[in-house]
Amino acid sequence: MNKSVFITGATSGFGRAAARRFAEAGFSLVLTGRRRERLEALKSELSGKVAVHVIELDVRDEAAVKRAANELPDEFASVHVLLNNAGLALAPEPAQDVALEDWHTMIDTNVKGLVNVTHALLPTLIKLGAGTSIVNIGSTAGKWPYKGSHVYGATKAFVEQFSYNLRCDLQGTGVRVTDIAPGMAETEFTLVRTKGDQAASDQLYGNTTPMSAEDIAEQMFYVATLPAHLNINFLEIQPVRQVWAGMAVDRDE
Ligand SMILES: NC(=O)C1=CN([C@@H]2O[C@H](COP(=O)(O)OP(=O)(O)OC[C@H]3O[C@@H](n4cnc5c(N)ncnc54)[C@H](OP(=O)(O)O)[C@@H]3O)[C@@H](O)[C@H]2O)C=CC1
Ligand SMILES: O=CCS(=O)(=O)O
Repeated sequence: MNKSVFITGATSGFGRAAARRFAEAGFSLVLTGRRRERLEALKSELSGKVAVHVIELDVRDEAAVKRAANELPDEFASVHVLLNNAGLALAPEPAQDVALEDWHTMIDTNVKGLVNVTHALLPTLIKLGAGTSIVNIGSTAGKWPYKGSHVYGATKAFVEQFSYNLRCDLQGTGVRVTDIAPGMAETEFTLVRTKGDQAASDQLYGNTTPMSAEDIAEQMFYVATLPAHLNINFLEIQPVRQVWAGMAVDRDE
């Protein structure tokens, strides 16, 4: 049976680029996301190369996630790689100005959604054993604080620690776990974060050299296709032109 990769958030950015990268290597694709028309477009693009199964799926919907995992057609049931990529940041303003609903959406998607999908696919990965991989997409925001990151960064800190803790429990099963923590990459991420402000997105990525979705897809593919005895625990990657900011000091006028 052909190896398949199960990708959450395949309709845009890293997830879509990963679909293309894994297709190049002959993996069967299980592509998921909420926007069906984008899933169908990607399927049309790639199904000449590899088998493609699309599932309109909101990772926050626990029952739907379970169904998606349990009802994979035979051709796609051999999930060797789970790419837990679906996620978002919202509300770049200071914590004290943010609507609680936006915090809940980030937690429900980046934490609970990722946990839902992991829980649903763990039995399959364990059954297949050595050489299988869970690749979780964290962020530099999970380690490095900055203004406006509040709950987003905290959800990505969860992803890092959950990845390490999974490694401990999965010892002996052969299943690998990696947290990839990217810095600034140009995708629809900022458009989503600013609720559609294209100018803000263009400004953030303008006059510099951000990473591309393809840069991150290449890292996803790399960690998931290493020899079966190797596990990259954490892979932090940034554009050369991005570094940490200094400490901020509050001063009297
Ligand atoms: N771009 C960046 O600078 C960085 C991004 N990241 C992380 O990378 C991951 C991918 O983001 P990126 O590609 O940049 O952004 P995009 O906005 O381009 O893609 C996000 C993807 O997540 C999916 N998604 C969001 N919410 C849900 C949901 N509830 N259920 C299912 N799918 C969902 C979207 O699909 P749909 O809307 O169709 O459901 C979309 O395919 C995210 O986890 C993000 O936090 C980490 C570090 C840096
Ligand atoms: O996760 C995304 C990178 S950043 O916007 O927090 O720097």
